[in-house]
Amino acid sequence: MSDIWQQLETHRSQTADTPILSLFKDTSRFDSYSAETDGLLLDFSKTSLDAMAMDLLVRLAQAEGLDAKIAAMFRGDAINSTEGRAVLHTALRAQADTPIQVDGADVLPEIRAIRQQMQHFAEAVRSGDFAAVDGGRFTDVINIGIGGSDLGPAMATLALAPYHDGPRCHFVSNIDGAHIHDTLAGLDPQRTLVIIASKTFTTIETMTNAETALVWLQAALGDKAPDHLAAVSTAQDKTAALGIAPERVFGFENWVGGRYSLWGPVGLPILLAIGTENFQAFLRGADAMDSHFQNAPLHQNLPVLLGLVGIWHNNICGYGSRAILPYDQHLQRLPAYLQQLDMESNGKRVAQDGSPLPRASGPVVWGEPGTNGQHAFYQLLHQGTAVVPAEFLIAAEAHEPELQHHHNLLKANCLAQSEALMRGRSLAEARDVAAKRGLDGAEQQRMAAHLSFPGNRPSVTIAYPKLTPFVLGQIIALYEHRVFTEGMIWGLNPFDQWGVELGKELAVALLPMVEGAPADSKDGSTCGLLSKLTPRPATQT
Ligand SMILES: O=P(O)(O)OC[C@H]1O[C@](O)(CO)[C@@H](O)[C@@H]1O
Repeated sequence: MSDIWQQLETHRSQTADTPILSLFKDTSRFDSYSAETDGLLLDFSKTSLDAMAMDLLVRLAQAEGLDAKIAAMFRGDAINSTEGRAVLHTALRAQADTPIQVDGADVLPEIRAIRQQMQHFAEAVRSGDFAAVDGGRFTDVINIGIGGSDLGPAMATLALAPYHDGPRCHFVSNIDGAHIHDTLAGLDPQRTLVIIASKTFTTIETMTNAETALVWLQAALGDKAPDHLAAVSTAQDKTAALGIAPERVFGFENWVGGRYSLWGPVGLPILLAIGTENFQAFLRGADAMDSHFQNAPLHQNLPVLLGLVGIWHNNICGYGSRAILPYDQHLQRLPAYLQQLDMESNGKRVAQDGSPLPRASGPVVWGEPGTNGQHAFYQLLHQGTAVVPAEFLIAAEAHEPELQHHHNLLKANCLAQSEALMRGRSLAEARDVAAKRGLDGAEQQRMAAHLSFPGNRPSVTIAYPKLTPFVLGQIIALYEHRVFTEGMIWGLNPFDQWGVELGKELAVALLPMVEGAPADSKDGSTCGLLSKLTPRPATQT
């Protein structure tokens, strides 16, 4: 294994000066360095990968036993070793009836029963059969949750806005009172259904926001307030304490991680927004990607290829972040969603056995939709000192046929950006530009340095026919399995998140100090900030 890493590094050092553009002398490069499944295309030809690098990367995946690890996940093995759990978000969208066993029992019947319960409830809310306390229809739904209990449904509900024919959906996540205050201010409690979504039902943000929402409902509905509540949780004992009727509690098991949970009950807002048929198409899209991930050979396997591109850029080229750039306004929350999916999964520094990782793991993930990002941070992408591999997403067809000109401009901009990143502009070309601006001599020379672009900056493009529910399912599953591929090659556990615990514990301990208790156990900075934020006598140790 270390031998393959070594060979990759040597190969990179020998080829680092080869311009990506020059690789297109091979006229079949686009065909050789792209792959497609069910109409979804991954183009990775605008990277420095060549045949030798691809061969080594595929061998690396094989040497890490990726095929066997994929099979173990889908089979329901307890691969989340630090929490002793299976990882079966894929079972939530499985279309086949092949049993999936956890602790000797097939989980599919339970998954399907709960999906039935969700669909029945969602359709009843959408039709008005499940009515508000006054007998009227629910016009608005607030989902209260955070992290995986917020980002997935919030992202997907926006992404599928053209299919939205159910009640309006609002998402409250932040503990900052401004979030729930501003959301409630625009709503009528008589017309509003509140979903409390928390896998554990202990998360302080969600529980605090839920209590505030309950008080708001009680002011209008009195003791009937719980009739406007539903819950999504694995902790069904705790939901009863809030008075939520069991038929409006949607459970799931601990083998679904929070950031992988939008395919089941956490996806209830999506189902309420777009209805059963569209939600099922969303699941089918993800299931189609699951089958592809399990069955396609590694060198034609989209999630594996996307993962290997990530390994190449991160570990071999040393690029420590990646930008997610959807040229699709409906995917405006995809970068935020992928931040949790990727960074909470692969932001680890030890291997499964606890030993330090020998090389860099998850990169920093960030981004914004195009073309907005072009007018914000693309300056750095093109001319900054850091190289940031870009990941573009673009649809062949938009949902606004009457605005075709907009979509043509969007596509032209997307293609222009990946071309500009790769091609750059040489000093000689920049001098010509300066000359055309009427500059000569030293001034032409000086400005050419500013007007030139280094180029040779890599990108991948994910192209799809149209952002339908099926395609959204494919895209999210593609990224889930990319994160898995990378995590397995790094040898870490992508399914735990111990790194979020310490801050939570310290916040609990700090609350009394924020409320005035002595802060004598704290460092000087914390004491100073406490007395600035909450004026009070604070003693420093
Ligand atoms: O659904 P819960 O249990 O409220 O957790 C919310 C989020 O908090 C985290 O545990 C991190 O703080 C995420 O992994 C999770 O998605």
